[in-house]
Amino acid sequence: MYLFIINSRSGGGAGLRTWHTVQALLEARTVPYEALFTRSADSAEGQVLQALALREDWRAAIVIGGDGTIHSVLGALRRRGVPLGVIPAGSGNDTARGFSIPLAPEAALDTALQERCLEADLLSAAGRLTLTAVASGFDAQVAVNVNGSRYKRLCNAIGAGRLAYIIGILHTLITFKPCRVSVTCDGKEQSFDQAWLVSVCNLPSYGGGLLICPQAEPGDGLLDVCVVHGASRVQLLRLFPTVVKGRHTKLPYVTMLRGRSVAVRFAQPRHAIGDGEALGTAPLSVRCEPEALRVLSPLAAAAVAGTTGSCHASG
Ligand SMILES: Nc1ncnc2c1ncn2[C@@H]1O[C@H](COP(=O)(O)OP(=O)(O)OP(=O)(O)O)[C@@H](O)[C@H]1O
Repeated sequence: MYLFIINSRSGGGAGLRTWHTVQALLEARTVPYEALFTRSADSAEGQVLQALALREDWRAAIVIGGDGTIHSVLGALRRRGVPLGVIPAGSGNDTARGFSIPLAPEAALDTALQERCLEADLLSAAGRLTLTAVASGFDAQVAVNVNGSRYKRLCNAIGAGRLAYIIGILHTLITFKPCRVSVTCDGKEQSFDQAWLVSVCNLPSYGGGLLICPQAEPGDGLLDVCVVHGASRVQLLRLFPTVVKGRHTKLPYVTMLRGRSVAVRFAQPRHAIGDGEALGTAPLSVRCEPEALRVLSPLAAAAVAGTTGSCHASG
């Protein structure tokens, strides 16, 4: 039995449209399923836990939504054996990108039903679990601005979710002020002046495909960190096109770090986000929880033997 977790509102209504497509495919293929429409980010974990407790033969929990919807159910799936499948229906869809899950619904459904599993790490920060990245500073402020904006709804409505982030970057560039930050990676502290952002990544991209930590791998037990510091506004603006291809990492105002735990303390309050959802403005302590989540991904077939394989259903 497959559990489909649907956020009708994700991607400005793409969640519901995608579910209708997927439901027709499931009926045509006579795949056994149950559909769970989640009401909100806060109640989703409880709804999923309740559904999972009702039977023992779940083969997968397949989310139809964006990164925020996936974020809302991580607590229910962590170390539970039931693998996470993803049918992307958000504006950013960086979880799908990070696991090479196709963006088209039918191909994503095929991936979810193939039962090839990757053991992925989770990030633990601010009392929450995150799958893609915990970002603080400029880009968290971009997300806070975009999520509360009219242009996100408008862009989603015309199928241009990525455009909303580009508008958000320009909007935030005008108002944001960099400040000093201390970053402690596996006990080693470093300080950076005029810091714009600190991103702690499990997957290579966020913000709709921006490759902020291109070397990040979800199953390596390590956090990849990108610190942008000492750049002028013009340099920061010129950095964004390079992030699309992940070519920013060698720039003089970019420092890349890697470790198992990372503490981030800005000199002034700065927003943080996990999977694009707000984590508050307190200093951050981010810890890697190795192999805490099974993910249905085409990467599993190509990954190192012993860390991946067929999923075993469990309750
Ligand atoms: N499980 C859920 N059920 C209902 N609403 C949710 C759930 N999880 C999050 N939400 C709300 O729905 C909004 C949109 O969901 P989601 O983040 O998945 O899509 P998106 O913002 O369009 O895409 P992305 O996160 O990939 O950019 C979230 O910002 C949050 O307010």
